[in-house]
Amino acid sequence: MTHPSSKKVAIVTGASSGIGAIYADRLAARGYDLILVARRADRLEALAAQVSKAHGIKAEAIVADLTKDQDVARIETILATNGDVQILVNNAGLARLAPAAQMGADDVGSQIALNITALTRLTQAAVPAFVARNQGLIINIASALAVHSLPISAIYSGTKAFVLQYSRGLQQELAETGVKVQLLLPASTATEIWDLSGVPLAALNQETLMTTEHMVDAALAGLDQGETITWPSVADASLWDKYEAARSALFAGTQAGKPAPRYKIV
Ligand SMILES: NC(=O)C1=CN([C@@H]2O[C@H](COP(=O)(O)OP(=O)(O)OC[C@H]3O[C@@H](n4cnc5c(N)ncnc54)[C@H](OP(=O)(O)O)[C@@H]3O)[C@@H](O)[C@H]2O)C=CC1
Ligand SMILES: CC(=O)[C@H](N)C(=O)O
Repeated sequence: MTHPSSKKVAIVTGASSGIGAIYADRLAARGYDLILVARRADRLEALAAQVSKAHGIKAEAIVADLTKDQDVARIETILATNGDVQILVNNAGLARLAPAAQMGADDVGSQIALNITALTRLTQAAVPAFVARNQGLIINIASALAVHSLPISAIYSGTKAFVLQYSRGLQQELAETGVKVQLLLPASTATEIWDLSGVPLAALNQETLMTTEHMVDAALAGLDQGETITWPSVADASLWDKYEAARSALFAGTQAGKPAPRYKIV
């Protein structure tokens, strides 16, 4: 095992707006140097300058399109080789909300490439490096839509369901190590993602919308309380326990080795 570094670096993908920009600010406030990743250089550089000044940390902007193989590879290399990286926030994501049958291949492919492939590749690059140091945190941002599909969210919900199951499996694999995976499942949060998705932010019930600051602060409070699964807007935490109990009972029910009696197959 290599020794943990005294320098603390966090990589935040999708830091140029919304939830990622607030993560950058909050992690800088906790003393982390930052590597900020997204496509919009101007936004990233302005944020890097602002958080460096506000919190006295170092922040580097890396312009990358995480739907592109070579750009993901550049961030994978940093994760695999920079021994100071302690946190990966897999936040970059996009939504295209429309019936799947009417969605073009580009919109299907870009959601899968960013929400699933990039998140998975970056996590897979981080895990061996973190395990070697027996230290590290991966924050995977799914969505409440990971457990709920709408007629316009089949692809987006599917990508977030992947993040849920992938993160749950990893948590079990890493349980005996010092590496932690926090799975975050926010509900509607007021960001640019909505106007880009085809469902304008203004069309949502404003009472169901959380601010980015509240969302990230709740997620970090959950992390500080030792949560591995955080539902920032869910007041009754026992709902997840009940969901898990039902899911586990359903899975146990599949292990019968014969057709269910209701099918009357002898
Ligand atoms: N807002 C909400 O209601 C909810 C959001 N989420 C999830 O939260 C995460 C953050 O989204 P949110 O802050 O809302 O949305 P934003 O649209 O504000 O932020 C998305 C971020 O991802 C970046 N991004 C988009 N495409 C790419 C790309 N090809 N390569 C690299 N970066 C990219 C954007 O930067 P740039 O365009 O500069 O590349 C931006 O920084 C997403 O994973 C989303 O699914 C989950 C539940 C609810
Ligand atoms: C645009 C959305 O659907 C939102 N990101 C969510 O996950 O709820």
